[in-house]
Amino acid sequence: MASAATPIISLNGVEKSFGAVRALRGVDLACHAGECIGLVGHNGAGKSTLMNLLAGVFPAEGRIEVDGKDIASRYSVATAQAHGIRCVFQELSLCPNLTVAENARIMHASLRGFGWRKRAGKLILDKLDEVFPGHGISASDIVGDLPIARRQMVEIARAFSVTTAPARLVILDEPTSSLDAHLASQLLAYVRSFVAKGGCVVLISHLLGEILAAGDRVVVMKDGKVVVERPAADFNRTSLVAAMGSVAHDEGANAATADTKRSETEPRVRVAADRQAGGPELIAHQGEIVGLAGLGGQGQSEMLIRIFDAAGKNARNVTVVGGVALVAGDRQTDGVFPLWSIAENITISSLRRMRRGPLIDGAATEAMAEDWKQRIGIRTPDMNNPILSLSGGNQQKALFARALGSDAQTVLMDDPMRGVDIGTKQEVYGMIRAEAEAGRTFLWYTTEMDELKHCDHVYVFRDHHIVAELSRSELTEEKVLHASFAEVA
Ligand SMILES: Nc1ncnc2c1ncn2[C@@H]1O[C@H](COP(=O)(O)OP(=O)(O)OP(=O)(O)O)[C@@H](O)[C@H]1O
Repeated sequence: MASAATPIISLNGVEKSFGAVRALRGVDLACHAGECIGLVGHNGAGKSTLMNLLAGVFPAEGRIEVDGKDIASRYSVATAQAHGIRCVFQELSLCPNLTVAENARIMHASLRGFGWRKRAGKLILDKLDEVFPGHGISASDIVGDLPIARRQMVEIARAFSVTTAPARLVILDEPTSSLDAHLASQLLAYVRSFVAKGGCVVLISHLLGEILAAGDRVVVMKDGKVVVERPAADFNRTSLVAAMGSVAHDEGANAATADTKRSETEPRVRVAADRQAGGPELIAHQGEIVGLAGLGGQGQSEMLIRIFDAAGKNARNVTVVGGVALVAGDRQTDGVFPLWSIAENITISSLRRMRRGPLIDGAATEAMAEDWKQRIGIRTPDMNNPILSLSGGNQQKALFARALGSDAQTVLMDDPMRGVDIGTKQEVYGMIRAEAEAGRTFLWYTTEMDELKHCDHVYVFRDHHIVAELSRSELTEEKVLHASFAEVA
């Protein structure tokens, strides 16, 4: 019998390569009961690969011990699950055509026989109630019809739900990427209570505040190796960024706090106020960065889609001058062309510019892809590799490059920084500011308060309406939260 100090799982000298890419280069890691490990590192550092190994998805080279026994040669998803090791992947793994209850059943084969659907529904709803009180999800909802945040909540609740096998180690890969601040804090509170009862969580996040708040121990990966491993209490944000190999900047420090005078010229985007609900109209001028704030799923993404659809048309209540590009928030369903290369994914919005007679100039597309690889730091040996060979954060960078590389005058961003590492984020913030100064307009939906500080002007959404308008000098977290939660009188 393993002693209390024996790790649930430990890896020694674990290696993994994908063709020429060495994703893991000899990783040692032990996960103990009663701890939350915060795992951080730049995009492509190898975090998701390591999690896939822990979950038994890939075979690995090296030593894997579960409860003190070396089982590397027969480690698989089934072995991991039998030992209570679960994983919530960054690219969600629910079946979109099935209901919430049916998706719970997929993981719990013991739910069979008469009334299994009802029992599966109760299992997942009880867990949703525990992790995300007030979640608003029903067991009979079809997963594909749910917004991404709710899908992520179902996937998380499913990972913690228990029938026959226990949940001892739960790996959460960017679990809050689609959750707003309120849902994220509910999840982190649940993680702490799970750990306090003897569970183990590996939490991967680019939001360092989450790592410092929920982690007992921080593990930093760089280029396929663990480079730092220390108690979370030893770090603050600056030292953690430094441990990851980036230089810490105070987020928002480059953003001025004074208001810039709003231009008198015709706006680039104007959406008339909702007549029934009142509230302000949405206006974005040339060179402005306009933030869309509020809790997740309050109509911000729908507003961006409305603007996108109205471009070049005579739409009712929406005026858009010039071309528009969209950086999708749900990269899995709306952003990435999964069968195409990285280069094709980046250049697709710019092909008109690269036409030579009836053909596309191959050298020009290649040059554009290479240029963006350098500018935004896409980690790949070859831009002709399939887009899905990139880590999640690097796929997101490619979507950015597609929008910024196009000649659209307005760029719509649907919470696009999710999963992007802190060093790259800071570079992209600088890029957005420079592009705005050169005349581009940005409409930026973000669930991160720190990102709103880069905006000239912010609209807060609640229940699919704009309920507040804040200039930069008026912007505080308190005001945004107040407007996000206040009941309509
Ligand atoms: N299926 C695959 N085929 C080819 N290369 C891959 C594959 N999966 C991962 N890689 C490569 O392995 C390396 C590590 O990727 P991984 O997804 O583990 O990084 P990560 O630290 O999770 O990054 P992110 O923060 O962006 O999610 C990257 O260089 C990536 O391009």
